[in-house]
Amino acid sequence: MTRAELFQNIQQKESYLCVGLDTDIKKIPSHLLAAPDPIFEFNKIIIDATADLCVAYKPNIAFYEAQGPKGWESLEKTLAYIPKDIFTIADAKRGDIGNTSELYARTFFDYFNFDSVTVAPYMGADSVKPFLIKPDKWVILLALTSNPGSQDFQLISSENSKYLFEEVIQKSQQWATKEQLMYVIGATRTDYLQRVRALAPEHFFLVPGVGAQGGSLEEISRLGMNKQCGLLVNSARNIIYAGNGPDFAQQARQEARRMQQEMAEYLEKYLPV
Ligand SMILES: O=C(O)c1cc(=O)[nH]c(=O)n1[C@@H]1O[C@H](COP(=O)(O)O)[C@@H](O)[C@H]1O
Repeated sequence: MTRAELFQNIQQKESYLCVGLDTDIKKIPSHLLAAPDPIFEFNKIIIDATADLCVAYKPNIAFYEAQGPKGWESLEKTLAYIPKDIFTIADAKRGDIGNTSELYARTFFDYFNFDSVTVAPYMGADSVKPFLIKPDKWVILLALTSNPGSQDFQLISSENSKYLFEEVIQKSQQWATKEQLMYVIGATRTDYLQRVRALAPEHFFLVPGVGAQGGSLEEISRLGMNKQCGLLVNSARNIIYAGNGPDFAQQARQEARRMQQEMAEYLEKYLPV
């Protein structure tokens, strides 16, 4: 999917919501456990309940890997079930020496046919470039993450008083254009968002950390939106586990709808003209 297509979907749906499919077998409603593939069954119901309200789905690969071979099957079926006009993110946070990254790229782009994959930048150019070989596939590079530990390395500043995350954003723009590269900026880090936007004015950002981690959707939208919106705001637990009884799908839809309606308001208010 191109950046223009993504923006078109955002405008049509008045939404920049990414639903996180962090599907934990221990948290899904008990009545689904009798299904042959409970994780897929849960995802299918969540996708049916939210597909008209979001522009992206982000399965977190850890939740599938933890189930062994069955988990990979659930992931494959989930991917095939997601409507083709919705952007898909493999949240795998990979990156290794070149020949290994090439295989990770093959897994997520060729085998699963994801649109994008999250990548850790810290092994440098040769670990990221193998993910950039197809023009329609995206790398979403970790820049400033939402977790408290992001201050251990990402917020260390060098002699020229640049933070490590700023070095990541500047340097990586030599490796790919805004048509193939996004950055992860945690929703809990809005105090740095304007600084990040100044470094990458036209890029899309994947912003996780609203809801369960406490980030503010309005602050992200006010400080981070660019002319193509430039934001995919992820919420996982708050949507997919909004309820865990027989009406869990309606509850998930209600939470996704609440976020979409807020987003429609912020697109009206903050999208630069
Ligand atoms: O790359 C990510 O998606 C990610 C980066 C980050 O800085 N913080 C972060 O929470 N995430 C992911 O975003 C999701 C957040 O889930 P909730 O807190 O349940 O909405 C999880 O899948 C995390 O792994």
